[in-house]
Amino acid sequence: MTPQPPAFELYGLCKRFGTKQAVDHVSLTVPSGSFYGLVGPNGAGKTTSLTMAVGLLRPDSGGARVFGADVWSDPLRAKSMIGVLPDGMAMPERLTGRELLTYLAQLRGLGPEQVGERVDDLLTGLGLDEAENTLIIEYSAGMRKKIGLAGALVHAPRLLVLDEPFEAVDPISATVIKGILRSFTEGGGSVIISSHVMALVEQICDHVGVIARGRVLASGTTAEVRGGHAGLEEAFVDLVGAPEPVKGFAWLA
Ligand SMILES: Nc1ncnc2c1ncn2[C@@H]1O[C@H](COP(=O)(O)OP(=O)(O)OP(=O)(O)O)[C@@H](O)[C@H]1O
Repeated sequence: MTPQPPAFELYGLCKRFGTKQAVDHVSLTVPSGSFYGLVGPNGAGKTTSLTMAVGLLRPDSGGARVFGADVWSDPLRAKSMIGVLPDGMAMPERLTGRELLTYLAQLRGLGPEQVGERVDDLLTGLGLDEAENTLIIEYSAGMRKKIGLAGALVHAPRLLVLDEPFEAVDPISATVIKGILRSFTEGGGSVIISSHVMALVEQICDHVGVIARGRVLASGTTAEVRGGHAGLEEAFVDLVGAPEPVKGFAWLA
């Protein structure tokens, strides 16, 4: 029997902006059926790596495969299998939430019945039904995250790539989103999220990659990356380095 390829493989990804090497040979493997957390400090290269890996930003070198399909040389096959929640991506602000989801579902080639059923389910499930006729421009940051997540789910992808899905989301909605993602992985789906929140990653992810200054410092199961530390946060600080104590704010006291 041929072994199943990983859900997502990032291989040798590099990106330089001017003199800044934002991503430096990033390679990660997201096993099929896993819930993977990509963590790292601000500016570590998480968004740049994920944006290249889903085919939205061309890497200087390296690439990514989705269930064996190369994102850059076989984009139609690769992209049909992924749902993406990009960070800070522009949205069609003059569409309502329902119009946006309907449009995305139609772009993915779904028929009218499927479109209606899935758009209804997603709007209700994510608590956006009352705002379904509100323009996106009027959505709060958390509502934008939720409609973005709904758009990533609408074609029932095999892999979800979610950049900071819990940022700006209230605790009730976060619980709903966690539940949706858990049932997605229980049904065989694979997820990669980026996050700064170690407690959340430790709670929901079975695999973790730690990235800093554009490089992968550790990757593996959450238990492997935690190692002998009390928690993931301690392992993270140990890997990335504790910050210097803050000095020079005497005027603030
Ligand atoms: N379009 C761009 N032009 C120039 N520099 C960029 C660009 N995008 C990212 N960078 C730089 O690349 C580095 C990595 O940024 P990136 O957004 O990937 O980090 P991140 O880990 O997602 O950070 P955060 O957790 O703060 O969102 C940073 O130093 C950032 O300033």
